Amino acid sequence: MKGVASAPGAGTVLNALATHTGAAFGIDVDTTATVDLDASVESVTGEIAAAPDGDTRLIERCVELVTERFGNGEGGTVHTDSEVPMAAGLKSSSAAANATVLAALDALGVSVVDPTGEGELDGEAAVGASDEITYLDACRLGVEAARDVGVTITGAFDDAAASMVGGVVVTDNDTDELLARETREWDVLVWTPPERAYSADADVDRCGNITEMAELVEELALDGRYGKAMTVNGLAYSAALDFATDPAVEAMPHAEGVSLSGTGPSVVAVGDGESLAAVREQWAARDGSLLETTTRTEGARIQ
Ligand SMILES: Nc1ncnc2c1ncn2[C@@H]1O[C@H](COP(=O)(O)OP(=O)(O)O)[C@@H](O)[C@H]1O
Ligand SMILES: O=C(O)C1=C[C@@H](OP(=O)(O)O)[C@@H](O)[C@H](O)C1
Repeated sequence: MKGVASAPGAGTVLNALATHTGAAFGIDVDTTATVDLDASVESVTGEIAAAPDGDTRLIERCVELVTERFGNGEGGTVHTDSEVPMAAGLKSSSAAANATVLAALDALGVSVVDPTGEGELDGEAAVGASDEITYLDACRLGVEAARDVGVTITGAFDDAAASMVGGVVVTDNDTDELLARETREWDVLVWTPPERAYSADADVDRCGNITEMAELVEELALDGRYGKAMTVNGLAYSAALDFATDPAVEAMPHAEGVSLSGTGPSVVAVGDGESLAAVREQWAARDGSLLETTTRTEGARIQ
């Protein structure tokens, strides 16, 4: 019983560490998961391409949760292949979890419905059938797995939802509820410095000091002013988490929005391609790597 699915990474509009309300948008870089289930095996063994020593507990737990709920606790293997750099703030964990959950559901022949989450926003009841699940409920299984293995602070439903349903989302990470979803067609420029920052290691206490700024960012985001929201978020969280603000200041005259993504270290600018070319010229002088991509309106998909 084999299943294959892919899910995109995401960039931050509002980091949820201060208030547990977050906002993020899908970007056009993918993680693909392949799940092979075997009823004669009890445990799940994970493997991450290009990171043989990487931590596979998240993807293993995702498969376990799916086979416990929708199968008979089958074991097997899960393999991920990713374009999303790990622990760089671009939501590699959400992309890996979503792709894995969908691949495991695919392997079990469960149908997955409501790919944009609009049904839930319109107040339609979640599906009750035992062989059907919504994309957002599948996403919640991945968030449960992330909480179980400790790779997240709030559960990061904001990042997981952006990856699962695409577009720009605002979420409550305490109730795992989708508060808003819109689409934006932006070019996206990402600068990723050489270092890595695991979310689980972030200084959450310092983030508490910027609660009022996070509330302001939430107001802007719920008003659809995502670019401005992002820029304010970036200034506040860069200060709280001790990242330099120079890359954002360089981008501000050109970009529609620019922010530290998640708990860093990547910085993400959005806008039109021509304006971002000016940002690219400035950021090219920095150590690390540059990625040019776009926003993703379509989220995760079974292949
Ligand atoms: N391609 C992948 N396959 C399996 N697990 C992954 C993959 N990418 C990330 N992870 C998991 O997510 C963790 C990193 O999560 P986190 O620090 O939140 O980074 P990010 O901001 O990129 O999501 C890794 O330690 C690993 O457990
Ligand atoms: O673990 C968490 O609860 C979160 C981690 C952060 O993202 P990264 O994983 O990209 O650092 C942040 O953006 C998100 O709102 C909440």
